[in-house]
Amino acid sequence: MQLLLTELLEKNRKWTHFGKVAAYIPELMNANSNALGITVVDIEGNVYKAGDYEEKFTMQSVSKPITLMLALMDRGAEFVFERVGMEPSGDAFNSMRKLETINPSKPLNPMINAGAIAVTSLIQGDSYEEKFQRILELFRKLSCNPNLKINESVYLSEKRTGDRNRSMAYFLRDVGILEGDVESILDLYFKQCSIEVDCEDIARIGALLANQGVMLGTGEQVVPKEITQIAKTFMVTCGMYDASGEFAINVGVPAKSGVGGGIMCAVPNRMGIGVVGPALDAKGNSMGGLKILQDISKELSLSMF
Ligand SMILES: NC(=O)CC[C@H](N)C(=O)O
Repeated sequence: MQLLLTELLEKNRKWTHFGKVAAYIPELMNANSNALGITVVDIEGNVYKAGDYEEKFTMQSVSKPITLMLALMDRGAEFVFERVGMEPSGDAFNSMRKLETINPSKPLNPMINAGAIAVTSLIQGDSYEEKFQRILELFRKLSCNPNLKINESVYLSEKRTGDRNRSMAYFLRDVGILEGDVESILDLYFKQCSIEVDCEDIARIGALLANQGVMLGTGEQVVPKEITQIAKTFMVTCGMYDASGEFAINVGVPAKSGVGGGIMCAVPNRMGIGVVGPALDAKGNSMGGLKILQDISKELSLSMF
């Protein structure tokens, strides 16, 4: 396994030159566009690493299935899905064009920005600070990393420039999907996106999802099985934005990408995989990450289909 990872990583490193780091959040331009790293955590708890697996990156959209699980634990599925849909959008992650044309007017799914902002607004807590602490605590628990924290510069950079998300959030309050202070909700969302991780952190979260919500080692049921099933299903249908169909064909496992360059995979009953490669393709997915996952899936017959 170790040999295979190293070999596939070096084989696919060239792809990083064909992508570009995200620029619409200015601070993300400082990411190392040549980096490519991977960590696998299998269900037995074995850990394998290759390449630039120590590279730090911010969760960005990789955070979306995790806050979805917290909102589902806090509010129940009925309440959550009254406010956000279950269908792929076929549009870019930050698109807002369908918000006004669909009826009832609610974001199509929790993996696009509009849906994720709506989900984040549902997290319980007496104050926004408490809500954020609850989000951070869950991320720390699932990743088995008590030291996770936000990258302040990335957070401030998105807060300063995130006008597209801001406009969607105000629209969502107008149509009654969001309640409360829009700026505080956005602040919470920007903070969740700015949580800084490495490949192993997201591989461990992927492994917990792959293991039906049960923590490896301790056997603790951290997230109810049905909720992990919902999260994984969204990862299959919408996790790679408007490239989810292609990814399902080429790789065939539940996965979530983010514009920080991360991709988190949960291979049911087998393993969690964390990949980093900040050079992105036109749809915002890690260029090198996609290629290495495609190879690993073939070599290890990971596709669920
Ligand atoms: N696709 C992403 O990773 C998007 C996350 C980013 N924070 C945004 O809201 O635009």
